[in-house]
Amino acid sequence: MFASHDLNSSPGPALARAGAEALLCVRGVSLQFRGVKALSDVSFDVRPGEIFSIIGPNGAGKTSMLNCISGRYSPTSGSVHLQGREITRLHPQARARAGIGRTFQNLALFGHMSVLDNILAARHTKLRNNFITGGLYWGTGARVEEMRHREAVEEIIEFFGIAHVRHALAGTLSYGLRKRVELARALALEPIVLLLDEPMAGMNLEEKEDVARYVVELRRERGITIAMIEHDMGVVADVSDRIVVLNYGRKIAEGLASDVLSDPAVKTAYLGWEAA
Ligand SMILES: Nc1ncnc2c1ncn2[C@@H]1O[C@H](COP(=O)(O)OP(=O)(O)OP(=O)(O)O)[C@@H](O)[C@H]1O
Repeated sequence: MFASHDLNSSPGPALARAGAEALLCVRGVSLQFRGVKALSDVSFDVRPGEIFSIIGPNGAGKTSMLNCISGRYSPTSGSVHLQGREITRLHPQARARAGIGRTFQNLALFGHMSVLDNILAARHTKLRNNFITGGLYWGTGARVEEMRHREAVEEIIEFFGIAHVRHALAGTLSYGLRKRVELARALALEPIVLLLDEPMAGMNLEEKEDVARYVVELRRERGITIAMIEHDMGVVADVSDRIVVLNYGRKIAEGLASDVLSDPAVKTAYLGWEAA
């Protein structure tokens, strides 16, 4: 789909280093909303440093799965582990501190705040000198920490090429730029795993290429593991290492992107693609 098909040519340092052990481990996750079974006994592993895609038709349970990982929902049964630590029942903030970062299907920036303040606000959850401890901690330590955070934010702004809009109100930016700021904000929390919910939805080809490149660079340059929902199969094929396919809340396939995407059953029955 993209002009450049070598987006995924380098597996990145973390994947090369880590071998095949799981970083994020989803086991037997089910989720029920009254009468609706959104997820039924879904298990998969996301390995260190990989770009992992969750795909499937509308209503398959993809966002529900991301929400069970990020803590927005608690699974009815099953478990989620990050680096061997169970996080199934932790609140979203505690999961963010544990290393789960995420972006949303619909933009969730503070439109009336500047780009810089949006990113700093996210970073704030990492600050030790919050309102409660501030009185005890205020002084040289707090100033040094504040400087460290500002440096980290500047580096992120540089990484995403958004320095020219740093003081612009987020709500005034183009959709593509706002998506980049959203990624920057998620990165400010220094996640171990970044969950992306349709990061390229509503974008034209050029904007999609742009975001896809940042996703690949996040992994390659920062060693961040990515788990994302994406509907555009061209993007999925270009950037993913491995894929899980959901349908009616059940896992119907998991494996290397090339294998899963060429599986005739997946193509015909679940993605509406023409069989090979
Ligand atoms: N908060 C909720 N309350 C009730 N039912 C829900 C809720 N969230 C999701 N569902 C249902 O759970 C099922 C899975 O929905 P989910 O949004 O996870 O699918 P999806 O694969 O992300 O779909 P899409 O690609 O359209 O975003 C659907 O039948 C949906 O209607």
